[in-house]
Amino acid sequence: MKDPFDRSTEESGEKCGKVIDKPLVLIGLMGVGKTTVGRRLAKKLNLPFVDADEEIEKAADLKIAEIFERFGEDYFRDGERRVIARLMEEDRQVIATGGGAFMNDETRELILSKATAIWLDADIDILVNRVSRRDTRPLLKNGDPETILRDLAAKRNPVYAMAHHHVTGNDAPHDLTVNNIIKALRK
Ligand SMILES: Nc1ncnc2c1ncn2[C@@H]1O[C@H](COP(=O)(O)OP(=O)(O)O)[C@@H](O)[C@H]1O
Ligand SMILES: O=C(O)C1=C[C@@H](OP(=O)(O)O)[C@@H](O)[C@H](O)C1
Ligand SMILES: [Mg+2]
Repeated sequence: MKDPFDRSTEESGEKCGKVIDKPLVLIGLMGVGKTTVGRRLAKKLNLPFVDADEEIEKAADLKIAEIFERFGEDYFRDGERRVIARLMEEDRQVIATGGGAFMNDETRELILSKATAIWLDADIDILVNRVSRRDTRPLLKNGDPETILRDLAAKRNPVYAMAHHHVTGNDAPHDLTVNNIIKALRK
């Protein structure tokens, strides 16, 4: 039998359904590429793509930065937990989470039990370079982004390591990272 992952995009959703019967959830630090790589992974596997941050923005009718400013981080985290719980009800889709989602105990347990979690990773220098191009991330506004990202990595990496798969993206082209994720999923 042919490897289902090698089929054309058109066919692969059907065929991968046999292999991918749970949501694929991308986790990892800000700027690592969860949103952009996740979208391409979904396209390649012919699965729907959902960005949890976008869902939160739609639900609140506010940008992430505005939610943080007006209601605070705890309010955002609660909305994030509820949105991800809803997304876990769907079987086959690719979900990009915001970098802090997996740190919430309830959210993490839900993801680990209902989905396949993929930790997308990259060197901090690369992340600093990327996130400095946009200032939409509220957690990076109150200090030096490099220091903040290093502190977050120290706290979060041991937790991210609980994911089912660990893929290092670094500066690899998006499509190569997508292929590396698919390879990891096959194992
Ligand atoms: N090789 C690469 N892999 C992933 N993202 C990259 C890469 N090169 C540049 N980027 C850029 O990094 C930025 C952050 O990506 P994004 O998907 O928003 O990350 P996240 O959702 O993890 O915060 C985007 O502008 C993306 O295009
Ligand atoms: O790491 C975090 O705590 C956050 C990451 C962001 O998403 P990305 O990881 O997609 O940038 C967004 O959810 C929010 O700004 C908080
Ligand atoms: Mg994102």
